Amino acid sequence: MDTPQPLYSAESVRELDRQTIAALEIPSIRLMKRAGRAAFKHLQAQWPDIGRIQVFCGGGNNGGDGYVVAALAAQKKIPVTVYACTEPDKLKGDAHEACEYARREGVQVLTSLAELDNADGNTLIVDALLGTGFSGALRVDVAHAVERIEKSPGPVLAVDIPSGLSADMGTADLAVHADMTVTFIGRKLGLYCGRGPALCGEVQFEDLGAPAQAYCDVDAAVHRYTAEGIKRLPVRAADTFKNQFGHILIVGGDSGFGGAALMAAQSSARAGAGLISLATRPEHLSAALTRCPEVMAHPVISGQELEPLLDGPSVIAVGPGLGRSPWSEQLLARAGRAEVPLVVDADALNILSEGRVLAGVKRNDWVLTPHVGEAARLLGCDTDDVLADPREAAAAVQEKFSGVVILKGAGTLIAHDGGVDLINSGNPGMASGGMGDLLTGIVAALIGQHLPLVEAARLAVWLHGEAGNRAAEDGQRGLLATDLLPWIRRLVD
Ligand SMILES: NC(=O)C1=CN([C@@H]2O[C@H](COP(=O)(O)OP(=O)(O)OC[C@H]3O[C@@H](n4cnc5c(N)ncnc54)[C@H](O)[C@@H]3O)[C@@H](O)[C@H]2O)[C@H](O)CC1
Ligand SMILES: [K+]
Repeated sequence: MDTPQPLYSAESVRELDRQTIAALEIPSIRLMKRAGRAAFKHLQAQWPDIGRIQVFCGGGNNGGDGYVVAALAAQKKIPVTVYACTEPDKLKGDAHEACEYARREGVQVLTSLAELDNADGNTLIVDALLGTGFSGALRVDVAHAVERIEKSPGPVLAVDIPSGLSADMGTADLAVHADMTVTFIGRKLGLYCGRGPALCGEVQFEDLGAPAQAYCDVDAAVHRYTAEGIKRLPVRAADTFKNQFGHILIVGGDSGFGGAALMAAQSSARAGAGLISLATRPEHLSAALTRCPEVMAHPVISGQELEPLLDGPSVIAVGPGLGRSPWSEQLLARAGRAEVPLVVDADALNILSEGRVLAGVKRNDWVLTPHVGEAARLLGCDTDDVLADPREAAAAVQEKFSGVVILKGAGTLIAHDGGVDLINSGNPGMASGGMGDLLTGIVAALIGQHLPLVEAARLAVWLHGEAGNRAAEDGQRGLLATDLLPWIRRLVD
């Protein structure tokens, strides 16, 4: 099983950099040359027949890496030109030395975009404008260089991180879209969350010989789980019976939202739960029986009627289509006090954020599954604040409510007492109604099958996203939540 990949902040990567140079007792220029060689190795492997290369170099060490790449290309007789966004004579330290190295190898260094030939489809662009030293809004000169790269029809390789992308948050306004990103020494958190996955293309990691001790000494911001690193359900023994696989109660489906609750029930069933009950408005019963006869549907018109249904289930998921009415609040108030693990989603989170129901309640045995807007309401902040630092937001919700928090996004974060995990999952086709309800049902089903909450959360996020990817093979537009159900079943084993 793969071990989770540590993801670092820009500052932590700089510390790794410092510790590597100290431990290896090498001058920093040697590390820069290792970076350049690593980037060039991937460039040659990915584009062995490229016609020519244009390297866009910034004024710092990211630019320095770019000059090393240019020198290596010249040595291999690949036509290469550098566009220097910062005048070479203004470069300092290693970057200056790398520029001189490139010039000694005969590389042409231009300082005006107007002098640079227009790239064609057989021109590879190397983006070495900005790396971990980028902060704030792009300066105009660099913005023009990024715009030029964005107009290039050929492939783009980003050195360390696509320029314009924040290494810490994955936020970006104008930024380079790369086909490949070669990142050094430490994987940056921003490559894997927010706009990172869309801007980076394929990420290649190179440790540049950093010693293992450096990774022990520097804390990771997040641990990224890939499919190979996520614990799966155990193989089922022959002599089993349905009660061993959990009895899930889904509570939700206010008037007009019956489908959400039913989809949560269906995804629980497809994720292997033994028994599924559904507590919902009476008007949804016939649909439930017709569409999913395996689900035991119960009409509830008040919290009082919900009470007797809370005893049997081993896991309760409250929120899909729950709505914000007094009925909704009564159901959450009762379900929230049940003494079995809970999954709390959608409007149940919004009711929780208003502070009237279950005020101040913290539980170790519940999983909250907010999207960015719901997380903002739970924290009493703006959505932009959550987007500005998703990791911090997920950790803050977990601090406030305990348990496990799944903050949904292109890079989904899972905050728990042991830290924050990240799982890249799904695709843009999944931005449609009902997808969150499916995830809620899967989480509940996996807890019901005796996975600890954090492992259930990791497997559910991966399973949900992978089912979405498989279902999207027929196209992302028009992807419906129920298209994922057969895939959930095929992938859960
Ligand atoms: N440990 C490693 O990962 C290694 C990293 N290397 C490379 O070094 C860069 C980091 O270099 P640094 O000089 O600290 O910063 P940058 O080159 O990323 O940027 C500084 C450069 O950018 C300008 N700048 C900053 N903000 C802006 C802005 N908003 N708009 C425009 N320009 C901006 C600033 O003025 C400087 O000129 C790392 O990414 C790697 O590529 C080592 O070479 C190998 C080990
Ligand atoms: K870059």
